[in-house]
Amino acid sequence: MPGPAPIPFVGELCYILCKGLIKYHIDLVHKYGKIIGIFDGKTPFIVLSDPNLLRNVLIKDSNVFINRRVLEGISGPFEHGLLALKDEQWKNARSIISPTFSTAKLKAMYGLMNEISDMYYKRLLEYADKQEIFDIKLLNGQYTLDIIASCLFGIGTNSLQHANVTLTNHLKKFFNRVISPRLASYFGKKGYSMFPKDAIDYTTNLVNQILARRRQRLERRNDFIQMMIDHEEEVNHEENEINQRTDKKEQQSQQQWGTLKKTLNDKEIFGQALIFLVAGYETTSILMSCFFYVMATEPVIQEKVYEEIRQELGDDEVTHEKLNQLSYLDMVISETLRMYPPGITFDRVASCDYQLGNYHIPKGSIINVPVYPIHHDPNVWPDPEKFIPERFLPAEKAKRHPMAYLPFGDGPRNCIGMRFALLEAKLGIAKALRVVEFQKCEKTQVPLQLGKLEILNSKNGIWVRVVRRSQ
Ligand code: HEM
Repeated sequence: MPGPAPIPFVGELCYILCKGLIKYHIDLVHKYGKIIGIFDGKTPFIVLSDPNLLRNVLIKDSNVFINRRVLEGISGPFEHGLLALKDEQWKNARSIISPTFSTAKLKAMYGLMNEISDMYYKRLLEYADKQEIFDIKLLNGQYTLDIIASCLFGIGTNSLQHANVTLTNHLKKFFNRVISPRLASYFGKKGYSMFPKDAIDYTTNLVNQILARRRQRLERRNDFIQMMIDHEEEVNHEENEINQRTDKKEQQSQQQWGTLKKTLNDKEIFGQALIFLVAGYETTSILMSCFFYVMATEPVIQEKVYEEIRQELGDDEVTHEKLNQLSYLDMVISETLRMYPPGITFDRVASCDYQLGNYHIPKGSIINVPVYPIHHDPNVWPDPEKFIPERFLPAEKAKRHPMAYLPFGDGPRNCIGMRFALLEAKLGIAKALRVVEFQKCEKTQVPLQLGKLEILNSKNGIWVRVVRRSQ
């Protein structure tokens, strides 16, 4: 398999640290092609961008490639989270959690998101009135943190209004420590916790109190915690009914065979909520920030998005249904995710020996997907550095291989929060563009300078100016 010669001890890490992961992946793919063999210590590590082989790994043979590697060794509440779970435990947890992100449940959460999006656009109007330039990433971070805390943890951070600073700081500590999953994993394996005890204790207590209040029916909200409790009650109710109908012998045989868990315990619910925070807070904030960067630097596209929003929404309430009608906005968001994919890489691990195209790869090999070069391949995306939303017209999409566009991964282990993320981003964007216009300012960097981490980031923030729209 083509690839660079192994480097003893440090492997490729020194190149990644020097160049940053995006540049490292671009150089590798440019030099060696779509299937590249590297060693990570003694483990074969394959950087794969061939679309047909990717389809085999992610979809057709997904039962072989069920686990990912990145968060191995991580302990504490994170070990119960979807990102780190493996094999049957992952399948089980994913099947319990998936319904939480169904259209019906997202609609139920919409009210909570809507309240926060109102605070968001009001903050933008404050910047417009003060004529202040600002880093939109900080504001978007507050918006996505408030939404995740409210819809998934069941708690109000209100960071957009600078309330509950203690909680906001504790939640941010979790995220800041996992910005480099490789380092987190390294320290985890050595027995060190990457997560400060005070933040774990504070948030565990808080979520436990919420769980207790909900179980005693002292409060109810349309959030993830509530959905898990409702699910638990439904399962208990069903099991009681079955137990009443069947005799003892039959119950014993069902218990013997029914090994799959049907509910999550409190620790697992907390672990999932934390993973949602880690996986969903920064990624969605980056998507929105890059989107507004495009608005500020491509005024013609901004006007088209604005026109569609005015035409479809006018001054009416922004409903879930109306957001679904904004087709040009959808294309601009898709093109933003192509040019600036927040998750620039993801992995799968081979659970047995496997034939990958012409190559036999041993059990334990890691398949690494370099999303950024896939999204910027000039043979698939002509003029890849140009922002062209029309690439996502249905007829254009139909011409492309489905593996040419992977902002949320693919297959059964894809991003569970995709629709949640797109909904919160579209809601915030629609409300913002209705009232303000985004403009470049003296601190806007064109082109965007990207950071070196495993999650796409801008080096120096995304600075913009906003101006009130006249009604
Ligand atoms: C624009 C925003 C987001 C992007 C670009 C993104 C991207 C990704 C990617 C690339 C993966 C790996 C997929 C794979 O391995 O095939 C992933 C997994 C995951 N994401 Fe997201 N994500 C976003 C938002 C969210 C949100 C808001 C949540 C939670 C509410 C979330 C929760 C997760 C979880 C739990 C996984 C692991 C799924 C599993 O292993 O079963 N993500 N995401």
